[in-house]
Amino acid sequence: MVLTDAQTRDEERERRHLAETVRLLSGELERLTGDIDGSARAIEERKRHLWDNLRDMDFAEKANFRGEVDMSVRLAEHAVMLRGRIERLLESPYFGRVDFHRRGEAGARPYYIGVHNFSDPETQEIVIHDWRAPVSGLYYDFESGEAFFETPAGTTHGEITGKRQYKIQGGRLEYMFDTSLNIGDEVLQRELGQSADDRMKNIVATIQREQNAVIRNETARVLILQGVAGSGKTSIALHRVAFLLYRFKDTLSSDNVMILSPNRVFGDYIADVLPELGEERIAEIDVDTIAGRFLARVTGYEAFSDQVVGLLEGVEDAAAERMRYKATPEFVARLEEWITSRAYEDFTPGEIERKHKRLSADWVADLFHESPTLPVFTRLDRVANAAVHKLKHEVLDKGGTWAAADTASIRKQVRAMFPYKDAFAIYRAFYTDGPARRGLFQPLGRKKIEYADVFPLIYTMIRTSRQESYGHIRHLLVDEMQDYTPIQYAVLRELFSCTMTILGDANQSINPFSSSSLSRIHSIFPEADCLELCKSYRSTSEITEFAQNISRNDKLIPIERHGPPPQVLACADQHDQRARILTLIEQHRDSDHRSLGIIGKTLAQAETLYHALSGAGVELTFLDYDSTAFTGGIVITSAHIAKGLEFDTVIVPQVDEQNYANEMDRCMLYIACTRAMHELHLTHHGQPSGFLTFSTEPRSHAHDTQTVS
Ligand SMILES: Nc1ncnc2c1ncn2[C@@H]1O[C@H](COP(=O)(O)OP(=O)(O)OP(=O)(O)O)[C@@H](O)[C@H]1O
Repeated sequence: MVLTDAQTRDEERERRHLAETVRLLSGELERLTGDIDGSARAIEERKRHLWDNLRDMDFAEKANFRGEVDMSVRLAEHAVMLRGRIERLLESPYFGRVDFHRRGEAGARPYYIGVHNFSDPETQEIVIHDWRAPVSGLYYDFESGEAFFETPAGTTHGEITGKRQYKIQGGRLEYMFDTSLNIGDEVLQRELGQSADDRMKNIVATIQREQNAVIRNETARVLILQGVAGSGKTSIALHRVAFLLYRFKDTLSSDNVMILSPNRVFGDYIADVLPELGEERIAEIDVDTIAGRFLARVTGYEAFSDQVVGLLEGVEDAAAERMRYKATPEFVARLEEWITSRAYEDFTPGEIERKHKRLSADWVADLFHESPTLPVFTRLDRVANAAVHKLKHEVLDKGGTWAAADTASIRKQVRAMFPYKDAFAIYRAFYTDGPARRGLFQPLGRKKIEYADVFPLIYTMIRTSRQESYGHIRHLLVDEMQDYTPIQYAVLRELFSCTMTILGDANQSINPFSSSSLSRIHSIFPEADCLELCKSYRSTSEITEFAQNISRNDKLIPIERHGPPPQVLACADQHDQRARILTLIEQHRDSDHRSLGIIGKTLAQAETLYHALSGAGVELTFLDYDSTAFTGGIVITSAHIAKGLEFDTVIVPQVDEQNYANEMDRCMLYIACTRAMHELHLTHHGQPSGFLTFSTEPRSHAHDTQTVS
């Protein structure tokens, strides 16, 4: 590209500005390093002094001394955190600049935007603005011309006279673009065209306007985000957490944000994003962990992953019916009614008697009905405690004795007034109550319940006795929202009384019998703000179009980025299929791409192929439900585990008509294909799956696919 004189001068100015910023940052790095070394020495000396003089010091002196050491440690830790930020900034001080002419000021001023704030230590002038600062909203939300941003003090109006994007790596300017549009296409295209790193990376430099609206929504108590595959939902949710941590730093810290994630591999996959943005990682939880907390001592239960495995092997109509029934809002309403009415209908107050002292049935009834909002077993405990207290004092006042057996007897008498021993008994009785529900509770053995009963039982436990909640959590992220049923949301509501961001994609549901649509989730959280992301960024247009033919979403807008058309390889037999996969792996090794995902329908299929491929000398990692870490390179796993992940190249084996036949298989195939960023290959022997018929039709503009035999 030939630069004009003005452009050359401009670039010169930018290089000088960068050099000056790097100089300031380096100075700050040196100062902080000096401070940290000094603090470390001082702490060491103080500790030594404490040990040497321990005997001569009194308690107060020691406490004072320890307090001082603790304080120095905290200051040093803070300096280490600041140094980390400066180091990150030195790598890439800023990625954007917006020139803004505030109304009432003489001219425009440049605002450089990076991952953190940085001020000149001497002048205190802000040299780099944090991407989350109010003024940085200009960069994401406006083209050139009239613009404004909100601050706690009010709205600032003015005009954007220029916008520029930079790619700076290792402190060196690699390229820059002027753009009047919202985060220019060139930079976005370059970013999207890159190979996938081992883990998810931040997208702070290229956040799009509609994504920014999700990130910066401060007012929603519950925000529901429906986004098509690859629309950046997960990335956006993590940037939103970083934003909320910045915006509400006095009340919110990473310790009180939690993510409900589909599995631990996913947790590891996203683990770097917040640290890259200068925030601590957040705690993760999954549905099986919640189940374990409540049910470990109550009953055995089927895990979510076991349910998925079972569903993929084939499901009986009766089991499907049970799942469907327990996935409706009506089920939550009926169960709630059942639980509430037990206290009214089944509690029979009776007289309590011990050691010739009595409490009347009326006394019991009054006390029981005094606290109608408390869970029923808590009310029974209250009655028992009050009865023990009253009778014990009467007996002791008369000079008698009172033993543990007397207390136990009273508890037993009170419990006998209610026919259910525990929440599990109440839950079981729900199904024997009327003919309509008979047969809808089918345990998997003497002491194991189906996954579909896990959350209804937990709900019954929460509503019938006091349970510890996650009270310290102030914000909950729920990923893969479509996989949770109304009863699971009811449990989440009970356990987390905090603000929430709930995100997912109705097209990527795992269980066709119990997935939740956006409107259903909205009806559970009527107060929620609902936002939608329709643009898909992950895959090339060819891959997105291919996946659209498997499961169409008319709202999806593919990003204009091109690559080779997906290939459907017809193989002669199983042996040939493996040989073709080995050839594809070879081709991948010789390409510029880094990550390769081989995604089977089931884990068992993936495992068989894993053994065959590793037997043939391929180095690859098999991810199953016990895996905790995401690795780069070649990965083999199932579609369920690959959810949320992405790879440069994806191979989907065994796409034949038997293996991919029903609706659930369609979902798995869609999920597998949408994991691919740049290349997608499918292999089969025998007839291809009916979901691929479009690819065998004559080539048309609409589906750019290569069928190779
Ligand atoms: N504004 C953006 N700038 C650069 N890359 C982006 C942007 N938005 C999304 N991406 C990229 O698109 C890919 C998909 O993002 P992400 O995994 O967050 O999407 P998702 O909606 O959660 O996907 P899925 O539901 O299919 O798992 C990632 O590689 C992400 O970096």
